[in-house]
Amino acid sequence: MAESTTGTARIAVTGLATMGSNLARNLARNGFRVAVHNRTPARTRALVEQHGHEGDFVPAETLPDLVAALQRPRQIIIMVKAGQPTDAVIDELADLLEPGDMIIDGGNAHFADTRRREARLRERGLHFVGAGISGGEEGALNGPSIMPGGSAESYQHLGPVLETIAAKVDGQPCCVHVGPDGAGHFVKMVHNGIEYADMQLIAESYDLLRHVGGLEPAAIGEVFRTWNSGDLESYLVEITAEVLGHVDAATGKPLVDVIADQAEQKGTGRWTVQEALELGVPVTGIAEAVFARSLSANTDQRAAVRAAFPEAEQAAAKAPEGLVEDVRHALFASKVVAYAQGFDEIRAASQTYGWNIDLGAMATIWRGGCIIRARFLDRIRAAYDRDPELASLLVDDYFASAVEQAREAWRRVVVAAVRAGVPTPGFSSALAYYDALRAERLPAALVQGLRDYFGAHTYRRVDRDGSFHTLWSADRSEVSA
Ligand SMILES: NC(=O)C1=CN([C@@H]2O[C@H](COP(=O)(O)OP(=O)(O)OC[C@H]3O[C@@H](n4cnc5c(N)ncnc54)[C@H](OP(=O)(O)O)[C@@H]3O)[C@@H](O)[C@H]2O)C=CC1
Ligand SMILES: O=C(CO)[C@H](O)[C@H](O)COP(=O)(O)O
Repeated sequence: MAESTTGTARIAVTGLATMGSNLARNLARNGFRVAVHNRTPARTRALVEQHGHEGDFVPAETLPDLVAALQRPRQIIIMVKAGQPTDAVIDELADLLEPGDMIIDGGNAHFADTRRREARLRERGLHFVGAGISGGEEGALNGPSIMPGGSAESYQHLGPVLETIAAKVDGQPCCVHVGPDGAGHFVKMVHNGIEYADMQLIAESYDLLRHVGGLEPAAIGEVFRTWNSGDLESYLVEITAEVLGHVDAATGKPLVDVIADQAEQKGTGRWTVQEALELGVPVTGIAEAVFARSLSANTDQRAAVRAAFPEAEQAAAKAPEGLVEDVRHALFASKVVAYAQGFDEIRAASQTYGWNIDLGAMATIWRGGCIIRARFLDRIRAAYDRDPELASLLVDDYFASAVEQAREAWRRVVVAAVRAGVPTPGFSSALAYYDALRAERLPAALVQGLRDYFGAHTYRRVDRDGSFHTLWSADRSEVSA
């Protein structure tokens, strides 16, 4: 590093793979002098050689050089693999920094790790910000959605930089201080969980239109293109049209027919479900999406069961009239359920951890830059602005009326799928969730009776306070418990 650049960089990025290099370029393009470092220095050199003209980069071969390049208080963004690599980089940096300096982890860290790291670094006088960053390669370069946690004090210093490089919608940055310690990474985790649910619902729509409706991938791509100009307008619907319309150069077949049907996952969807189980929040749409990926990857089990049941119902099924429009309604209603469940999980975590998260603000910063950006996030923001204590998104006037209008079509789609043997766990579970929440009485009463029978677990009554037990193996009289 040249002597003249010592202590001059505004911010640093270490970890220059897909996300880190594009984030560094975004910072540089926005006028920040940015110090850059990667464990393997060839990446640092490649970044500066290929993109040095885009802004003011200070390359560093080592972490001590990176730290030396920065103005005080120092701000260093880590964009390396989540888990142990992130801990290794934090440990090395912490020994090089001074009280008041700040480490920002922009990777997909588990929020519990972020809470642990924040507490440990706070003891040393260092700020630690776990910042969820969404938008993939393109978003990191041109404006991601950023979900920073950490202290309010850290946001005062860091916020203006992050808000500058974030995506903008209606002039507002897609970045806001989410809440203390792990709040930012929690919200990013739920964002990814919703991303899983959204993609599963899109995939089910495609499957129905293909195997019940008889449409070819390119035609289904056109259907999605049309849908992208209405209530369903979103990045994922837009790129579905692109993927379905793409033809494989090697075979001349639709690309979707030559991609192996085994969905992979890095873990954020699974974490969302695990945390929802801990919090007692039913995120059935996200859970079905995670399980659908796991099922698709179990190729041996799939082959065995397919061999045992070779006859195909779908050949006998007839395309119901109006299927395309029905699927559009079912997709919209099921999406509303998935988002409602995700927001419920954020609210529950906010209460449990004392984060005080503004749900409307989360919808606001997801409107641009991120993978789940969608027109209807404006509606979600408006719903939580009207009533921050909303019992569920489903009861907001706009969503209640949209789901009401979609309801019959939604049921027809699930019936058609069941008849044709097309698996639609996302649509079916979303409809079951909606029906369960609306039910006057749930069969949970019988579950309680059974628990009392085999384990004397007691039950409450609808007509009296207290807990009760029936003496099942004696005279079956009831006693207060
Ligand atoms: N890709 C995406 O679309 C998104 C990714 N993220 C998250 O952002 C982070 C970065 O993602 P991405 O750019 O895809 O890169 P990867 O997750 O593939 O990580 C590669 C980077 O990590 C560095 N690294 C790995 N192990 C170590 C270690 N022990 N010590 C130091 N550095 C190490 C690599 O250095 P080297 O070159 O030396 O191997 C390289 O810079 C991850 O946490 C990811 O989950 C978040 C949103 C979207
Ligand atoms: O964070 C992201 C977008 O917001 C990543 O794209 C996400 O990690 C993809 O997850 P998976 O590989 O599990 O589908």
